Amino acid sequence: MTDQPIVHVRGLRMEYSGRTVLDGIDLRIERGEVVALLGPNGAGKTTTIEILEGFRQRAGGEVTVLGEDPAHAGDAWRADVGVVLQSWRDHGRWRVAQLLEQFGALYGPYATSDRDRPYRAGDLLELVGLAPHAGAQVRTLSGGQRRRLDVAIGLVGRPRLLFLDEPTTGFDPVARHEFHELVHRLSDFDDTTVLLTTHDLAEAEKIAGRILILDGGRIVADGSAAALAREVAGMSEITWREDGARHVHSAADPVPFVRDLLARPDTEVTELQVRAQTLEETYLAMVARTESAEAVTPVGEVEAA
Ligand SMILES: Nc1ncnc2c1ncn2[C@@H]1O[C@H](COP(=O)(O)OP(=O)(O)OP(=O)(O)O)[C@@H](O)[C@H]1O
Repeated sequence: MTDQPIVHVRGLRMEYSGRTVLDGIDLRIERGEVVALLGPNGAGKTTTIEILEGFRQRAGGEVTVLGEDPAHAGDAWRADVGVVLQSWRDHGRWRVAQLLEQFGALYGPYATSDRDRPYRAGDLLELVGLAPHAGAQVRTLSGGQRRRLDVAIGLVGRPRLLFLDEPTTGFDPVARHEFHELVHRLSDFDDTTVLLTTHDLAEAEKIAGRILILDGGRIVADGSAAALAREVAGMSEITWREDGARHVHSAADPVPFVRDLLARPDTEVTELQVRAQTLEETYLAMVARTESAEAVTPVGEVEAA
């Protein structure tokens, strides 16, 4: 199954009490990818990943995750999937290492020749930066430390596919940076595919090779941060200093402009900087575009009074 996508979704639909939340989603994630799912509050990100995790029944469409339909997959499949939910409060009196060992024991029977299971609790605590707290009771951890433990629990079975729902909420900048390194390590060296949701666009840009934007029940964008910026015709800003004066120029493609600038005879250009459109600017433009499309009342429908 090496050439099979890790996640393959066609026409996924979901509704709650007759209200459509996902309106035909197509999605394909290849082995080893790190993909970020973005979208406004209530867009359906958690619903989507809960369906992929097998925790929620869909209303329609085809879903294959690691070669199986999550709605009917068994324990061996579940052992391949790691999950970090948005929040859960439990096990307050347990000690950190002891909790990981307990969870880890569930995965022992699912070790394979290419996947040693579970992670040793000590190694995992080292990996997520919780080693000094191995003997602490869970209830004594700070919010960010608790979140690191959530990530460790998601990883303890050494999953092939890891779902992370807003994993870095409450992380300080150092913890956030360490977490980004961890995700890179998982995809580069541990053959782990990662799908995460986040509201932190800088984070998505930093760790995800591909960004999906979910809005109005559909995926409205799919590509690298740079590709999405090109799609909304983002402009790059070029600034430089010349003969003591500061100059600014905007261009869709900065390369020809910079080449001409530097080729000019008798000019000394210093402090040259090119700033590409950020993912935040791209995201805001894309979501605004969907919202203005939705603002049009469809023909034949009457607006509620
Ligand atoms: N169990 C449920 N019953 C009814 N409606 C639900 C349920 N779960 C989610 N919804 C609704 O479905 C929509 C999508 O919710 P979901 O939690 O998937 O969005 P999200 O993109 O993850 O949001 P956020 O960014 O706020 O976490 C929202 O309007 C929400 O109110």
